[in-house]
Amino acid sequence: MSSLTAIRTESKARDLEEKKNQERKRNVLVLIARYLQDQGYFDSTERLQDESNVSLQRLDAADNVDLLNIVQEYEEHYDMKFGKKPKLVRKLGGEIESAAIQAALPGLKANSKTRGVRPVASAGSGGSRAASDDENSSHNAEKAARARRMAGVPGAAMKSSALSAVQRRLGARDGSSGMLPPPAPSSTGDSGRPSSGKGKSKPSSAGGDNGSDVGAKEDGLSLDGGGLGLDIGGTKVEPSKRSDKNPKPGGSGEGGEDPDDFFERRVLKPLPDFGCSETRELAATIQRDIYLENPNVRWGHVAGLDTAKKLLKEAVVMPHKYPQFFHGLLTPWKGILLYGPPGTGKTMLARAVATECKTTFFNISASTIVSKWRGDSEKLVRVLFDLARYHAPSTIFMDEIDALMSSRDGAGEHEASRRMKTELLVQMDGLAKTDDLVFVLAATNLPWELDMAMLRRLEKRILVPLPNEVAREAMHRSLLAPHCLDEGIGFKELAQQTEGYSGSDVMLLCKEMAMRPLRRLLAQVEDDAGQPNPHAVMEIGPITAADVQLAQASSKPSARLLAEKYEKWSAEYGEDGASR
Ligand SMILES: Nc1ncnc2c1ncn2[C@@H]1O[C@H](COP(=O)(O)OP(=O)(O)OP(=O)(O)O)[C@@H](O)[C@H]1O
Repeated sequence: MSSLTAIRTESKARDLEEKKNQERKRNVLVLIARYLQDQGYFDSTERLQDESNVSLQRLDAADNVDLLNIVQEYEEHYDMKFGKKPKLVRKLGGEIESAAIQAALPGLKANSKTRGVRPVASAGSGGSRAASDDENSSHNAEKAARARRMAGVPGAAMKSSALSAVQRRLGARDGSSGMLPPPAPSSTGDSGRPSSGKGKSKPSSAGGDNGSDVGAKEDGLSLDGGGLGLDIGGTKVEPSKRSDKNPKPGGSGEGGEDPDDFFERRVLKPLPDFGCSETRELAATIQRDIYLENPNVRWGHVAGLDTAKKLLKEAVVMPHKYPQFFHGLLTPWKGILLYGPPGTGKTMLARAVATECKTTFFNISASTIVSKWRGDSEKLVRVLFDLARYHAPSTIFMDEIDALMSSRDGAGEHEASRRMKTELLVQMDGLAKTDDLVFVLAATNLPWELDMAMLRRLEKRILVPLPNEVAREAMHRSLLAPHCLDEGIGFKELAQQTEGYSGSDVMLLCKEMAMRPLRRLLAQVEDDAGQPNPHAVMEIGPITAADVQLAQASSKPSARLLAEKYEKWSAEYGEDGASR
């Protein structure tokens, strides 16, 4: 008798536990649905409600409860208990995992579509929910197994972590659990991180004390053998082992994704509901120009230009760090113009802003805004500023702004272009009158062509001049650091010999110097018929004084003659001509 009671009690306890579990699962789904809805992931919310049969019409998160709070409280609790932050999300790595996921997703996505799988039982069938949950997990396991097969990975070879990663990703893509941000916009012209070819060779003795870290990495000045398997400056470079740590934006899909990049990629809020599909399309166009990846240009990578850096920090970085100081008369600058000869680092400075400030960075070029459809450019400008406010704090970088905002006096100017310019001015005015954390950074080589009204709205106008001797020396040092130089070649002399060169000229000159020893090597690697030379010594020799001379003779400072014109304009309209 007593054993029957015990059995009943046990069974009751089990039922109760099961009920609690079901309640927990349902609550998690409600909280996720609420979170997605609040963040504006409307399609995902709908899909989740549809698949899970949880409806925010009938159940909602209790007052003052949301997922972020819960996560925060869990973190604090964990920290108090164990003295460290909990690890809630982990990076996925390994070729097997990503290959399996990449290979599996398209097929599986199509598959689940055709089958129209609804993982959770329909309304009112509470009793069948557990069964349906089981069905769901076995369904996921089946998907994962298929992922494995499609990726051609033998079951035993696939790590269990990879399996669960696939499961989790599949669940997220299907909307059945977890969440992924909206798909990252595809690659746009210049909007990504610059390629970072890393010179793999040992530092030369001459450049050993490389005090500056000027952006050799950003320059794509990678002379690491280009897949030839060469020994450059002492380090063997195997083509198959080369890894591009800085893939082009949007290149996540093809060629394998660096998990670090994926992890660091900015998660954007989904587009707001603009009400009409036309505006939504325009917004999607603009959104593609937002930097999702860190361009990885630090202030220290930009040689010289101290005044420009100081003002940019004051305008964008400090107001975010210390907002308490920036109000009233001290509201942050809303518009800055960088002007100066070509190749002096204006775009680099903008990238440094994007790297160093955690604002949403819109990299806008004239081609984004200028539309062949009349009226669209004007709307694009409006949507751009709306989006910037929506994603605030934001920085709108307009490169070559003269192409957008040249003077409006031209008699032959089209009405649509005029309206676009007026809209840009109106939007800039709007910024000045509000506390919106949106900042416009513009750059041009032709400041004298800018519309005067625009110039007035770009409150700070900073000359980005040709680099002075100290900056040129730092650039030479940094760019040539991975290469061997013959004794007697001094960076100071190299800097003195390049008076009038822009930063980009110096970069090209250094590249030419470094190419010369490589050319000598290449000439003996193969014979004229393209047959490899077995006796070739696969080592790049040092840069000689003759290489330097010949490279200098073949390079020309491109902007020397323009310098005076900028100084003159600067004296009239600029902020400070002493920004070298
Ligand atoms: N101050 C600098 N420090 C380090 N590198 C520089 C500097 N200025 C220019 N460079 C080099 O020149 C390249 C071109 O610079 P950048 O694109 O920033 O010039 P820019 O002023 O925007 O030119 P443009 O006006 O033609 O667009 C950079 O990628 C970098 O390699």
